[in-house]
Amino acid sequence: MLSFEAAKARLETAGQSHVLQFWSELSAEESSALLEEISQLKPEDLLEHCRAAVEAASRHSSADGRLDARMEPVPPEFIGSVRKSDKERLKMWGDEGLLQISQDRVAVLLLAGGQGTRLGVSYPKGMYNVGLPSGKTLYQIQAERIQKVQELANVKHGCRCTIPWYIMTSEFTLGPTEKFFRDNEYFGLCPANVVMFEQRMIPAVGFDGKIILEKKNKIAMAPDGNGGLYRALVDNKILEDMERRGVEYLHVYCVDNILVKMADPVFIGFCVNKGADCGAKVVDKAYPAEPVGVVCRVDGLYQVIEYSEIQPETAELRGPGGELLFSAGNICNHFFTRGFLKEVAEKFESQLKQHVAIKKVPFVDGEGNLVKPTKPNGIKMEKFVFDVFHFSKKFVAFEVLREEEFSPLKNADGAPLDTPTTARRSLLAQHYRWALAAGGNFLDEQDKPIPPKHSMAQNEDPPAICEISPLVSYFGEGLEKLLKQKNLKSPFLLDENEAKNLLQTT
Ligand SMILES: CC(=O)N[C@H]1[C@@H](OP(=O)(O)OP(=O)(O)OC[C@H]2O[C@@H](n3ccc(=O)[nH]c3=O)[C@H](O)[C@@H]2O)O[C@H](CO)[C@@H](O)[C@@H]1O
Repeated sequence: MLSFEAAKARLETAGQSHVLQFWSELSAEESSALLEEISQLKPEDLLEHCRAAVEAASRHSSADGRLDARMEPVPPEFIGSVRKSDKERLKMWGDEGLLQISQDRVAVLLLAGGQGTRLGVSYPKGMYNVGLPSGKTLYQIQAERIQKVQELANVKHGCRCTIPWYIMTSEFTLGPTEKFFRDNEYFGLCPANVVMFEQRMIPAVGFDGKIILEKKNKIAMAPDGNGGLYRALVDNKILEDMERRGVEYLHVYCVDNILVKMADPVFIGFCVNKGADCGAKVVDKAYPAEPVGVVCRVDGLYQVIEYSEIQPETAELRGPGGELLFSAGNICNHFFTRGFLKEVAEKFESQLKQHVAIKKVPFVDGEGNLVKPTKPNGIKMEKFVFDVFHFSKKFVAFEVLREEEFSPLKNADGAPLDTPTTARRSLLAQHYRWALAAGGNFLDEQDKPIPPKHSMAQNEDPPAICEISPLVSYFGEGLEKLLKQKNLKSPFLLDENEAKNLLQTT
């Protein structure tokens, strides 16, 4: 471990000597934790990080860095679309995706290093249970979707394929995520195919360029953003692991979308068919201020402009038909070839833009008292996963249906949108639609028929409660043989056992 003298010299070089101001008050254990933290920071990187943070923060409040004037929408002919494509085409893409999956060429990569501050839970978001009848957490739903899509490829191609699941965590989420998976026996997946790795943490910096101390012996650190992925892939030799397994295509996604289609064969097949090295799923933005990034072009190159960085006037611009001009909402579902990821990690990572967030960061004052600031006092720097799009040689966007694919969990109940209630409702509404389409009839608790409702408003609960396990159906397939002309008593939970029972009564 670093000695006190070496740590002192390191911090002096970086202009951060104040980090040791409470040294004489620390216990042996506390001081070694601080030395350990300092040993992770290279003085030249630290100096540059603090300088860049202050500079970026001053630019943040000025209009200079804004890209609004240079933004153009993605031309419609560059967007594939579920809505505008016929059944044959969708089937062709889906078949291509399943073929790639069957040959072990597809993996999924979950970005799960975020802190879930808006949701207000102290544990990783993937462990959240939104209150479905089954009580499943987001992680369990995702694990079961992986199993099911593997099974679909196995049945179609007579193989035993694997979709490895890479999970990027951070110092905040690694321990609890690992424990949760172990305690739940990896939800039936083989542990060797669930690869967790950790992204880096970087210090929060005050407006004076000094690192913030959150305890007398602890620097306020935060994960380096979901664009920290590219460094983490190298740090943890993940690209080598992918190469060893023969993985060529990655579906990268964020943890909180309850409707996420893991390794979606249609999306994978679309991207492979177009020869893309990089792709993004988008949905039509619901309203101008919706907190989603927009996929667009800036100076002819594809890019996402994050919702926190677009001007309201730009977000509100409309086209000739009254539609939003910048309507391609990013749902944080990306496609990358392994070759593209390797190129980015080796050549472009250092060029990724640093985004600035000005935050209230709790700190210890000169007397060592913990202060919870009422005004923002700290600069956090983050890289974004989508900032690699403009290095792509062939980028594609793929528009999907919001009600089938996007319902994120961002806020605690009480907020108007993106809460546990809205996530639960979206999933149950989807499963209700699938059951109706398969020919099921719902009954209430007194065995009276519940009249079917074929169209529902977004904030409307379905008239019957129906949850379908991903182990039974991935995107609504295979339900007719189970549900056609069956009376289903609400609340109806279709898990593997119920599916067996229903088959026997056919
Ligand atoms: C930068 C980014 O992608 N922004 C997208 C993200 O916004 P949003 O602001 O919602 O992004 P979050 O903070 O939820 O992070 C997205 C994902 O990245 C992970 N994460 C975050 C920070 C970090 O250091 N490490 C890490 O792994 C989170 O755990 C989460 O799975 O989702 C929206 C859709 O829901 C999109 O419209 C936004 O364009």
